[in-house]
Amino acid sequence: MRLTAERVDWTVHGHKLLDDVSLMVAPGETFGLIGPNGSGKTTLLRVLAGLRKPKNGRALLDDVPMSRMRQRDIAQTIAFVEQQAETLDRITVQQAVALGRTPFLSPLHPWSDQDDAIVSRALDDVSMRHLADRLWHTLSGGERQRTHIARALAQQPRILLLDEPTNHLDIRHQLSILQLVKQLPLTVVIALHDLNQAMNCDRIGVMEAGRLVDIGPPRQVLTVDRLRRTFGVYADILDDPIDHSRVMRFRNAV
Ligand SMILES: Nc1ncnc2c1ncn2[C@@H]1O[C@H](COP(=O)(O)OP(=O)(O)OP(=O)(O)O)[C@@H](O)[C@H]1O
Repeated sequence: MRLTAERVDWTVHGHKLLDDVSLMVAPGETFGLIGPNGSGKTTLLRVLAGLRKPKNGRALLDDVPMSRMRQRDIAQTIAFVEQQAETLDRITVQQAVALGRTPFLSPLHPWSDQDDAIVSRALDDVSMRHLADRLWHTLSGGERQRTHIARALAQQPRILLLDEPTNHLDIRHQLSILQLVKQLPLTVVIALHDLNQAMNCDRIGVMEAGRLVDIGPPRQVLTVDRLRRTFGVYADILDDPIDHSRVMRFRNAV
């Protein structure tokens, strides 16, 4: 499914948090959003998730403006893993993941064995099955993050939006979650601070003070000049002799 932002502005108290942002993410594409702190990545993800309705510009799913869609239809299509997700006190991991099935339940479609199977699969995908009965408030930061990702997977979305999904994860879980996300036959938009991880996206977009200043394949976008101008760091870009992938080595702040 295609996800589009068309000339989106978002202003709070006279500050433009998004300034004329246009973006089209193709079906099945993994699109990385990068940019310094406060550049507007979360704000843009919230617009793309249909949680914020811009006064100027619009977000579309395929050709349908999200402002015309029912919230339930959006929830059956898009899953969003937010950076600071709500605390779910006194519920177990299993119950937290089961919340991902909510948009599909109704009196005519009550909870079924199929929902159980989907929840089990999602727990397996993020290696959380062994903690399925643990209470949420006893989990570590990384375990909570994996539970949130499992909840999003249980939603079986066609579009997955992830806001820095790896920031609490140890290196093994960072790699396994990113590999999983890349393999899924979904349209994915993922905000990342780790620019070396962003190299694995199909395309990336660079946010700077609310504007999307560059879009393209990672090798084209992540240049020494871009790292200096947008991120304020001097870096070298090295060629890995094993697989000829690009590796950024950050030297010092400008
Ligand atoms: N409700 C609000 N009122 C005022 N300013 C806000 C509000 N929400 C966000 N901002 C500001 O908008 C800017 C963009 O915030 P946003 O969270 O989208 O950035 P980000 O790129 O995701 O940052 P980070 O990398 O730190 O997570 C920031 O300067 C933030 O302080």
